[in-house]
Amino acid sequence: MAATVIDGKLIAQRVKDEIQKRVDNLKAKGITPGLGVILVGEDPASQAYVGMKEKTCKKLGIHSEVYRLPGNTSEKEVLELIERLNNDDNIHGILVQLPLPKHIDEWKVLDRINPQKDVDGFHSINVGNLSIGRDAFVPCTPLGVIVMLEHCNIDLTGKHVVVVGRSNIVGKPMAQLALQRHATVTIAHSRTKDLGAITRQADVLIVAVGRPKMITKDMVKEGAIVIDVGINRVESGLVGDVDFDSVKEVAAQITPVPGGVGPMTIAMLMHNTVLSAERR
Ligand SMILES: Nc1nc(=O)c2c([nH]1)NC[C@@H]1CN(c3ccc(C(=O)N[C@@H](CCC(=O)O)C(=O)O)cc3)C=[N+]21
Repeated sequence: MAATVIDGKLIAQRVKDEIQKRVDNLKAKGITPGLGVILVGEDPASQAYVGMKEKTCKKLGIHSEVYRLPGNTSEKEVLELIERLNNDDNIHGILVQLPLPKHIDEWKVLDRINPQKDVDGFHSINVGNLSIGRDAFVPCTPLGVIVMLEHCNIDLTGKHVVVVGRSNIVGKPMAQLALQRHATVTIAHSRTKDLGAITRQADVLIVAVGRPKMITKDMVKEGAIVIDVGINRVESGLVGDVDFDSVKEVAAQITPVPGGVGPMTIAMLMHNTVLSAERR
């Protein structure tokens, strides 16, 4: 039996339709949600992502300001810009596009953002609050995965969720969110021995490692749900971390790349920005 393909683009559109109503409600009260985006350097992928965020803001009527700074911008200048946006009442969300050039200390920059405007959920305070189950801004990609599962009526209670990847922006917060939803959670990574033996136990397999097509059919249990967070540019185009064509033969449900988690990430950024505006 071939898997059902989860349509991330469609679910993201549904989510954005709901966000649109909230934007309209805020505007009726004289509040326009505002997002400030800081991009340092000329990395083409980063420029494309920032462009997509800008476009989505425009569509929903969210005010956006994008600061495109040259690659040699000093850390001090970035910190000063963040300070300015922290104090700007028209800006409810601040996002610093990652990765930053090597001469800039990423954590120092992220920790300068007012935690109440930290719509990426990368500030230490939000990371800490998420880990102890307190109210926090939740990173957009893992939040997008959760919302996507909810839209597919997939309840994580008691399920074995295997997260492959332990990054601070996806793997770790993903594991926290699955745990909050009462899953049994395993985190695997590049040093995991016999990865296949672990991934084959997954009821829900979430992969975020950045290695093209590394998850193959033999690593997936019959009837599993497979969520592919990877986005890899290869000669043939854009591929995920999951070997889609073989894995779809065994999985019950699977997300494609593109058109899976990516569009959900953007929708969640809009959600967090509107949430921040609603809270103020
Ligand atoms: N501070 C920060 N926050 C981020 O959220 C952040 C970041 N830095 N750095 C880079 C990653 C990457 N990311 C993506 C968002 C949407 C798609 C997306 O919508 N992709 C589409 C199309 C992709 C394409 O065609 O290029 C898809 O998968 O269908 C992809 C990648 C956000 N990131």
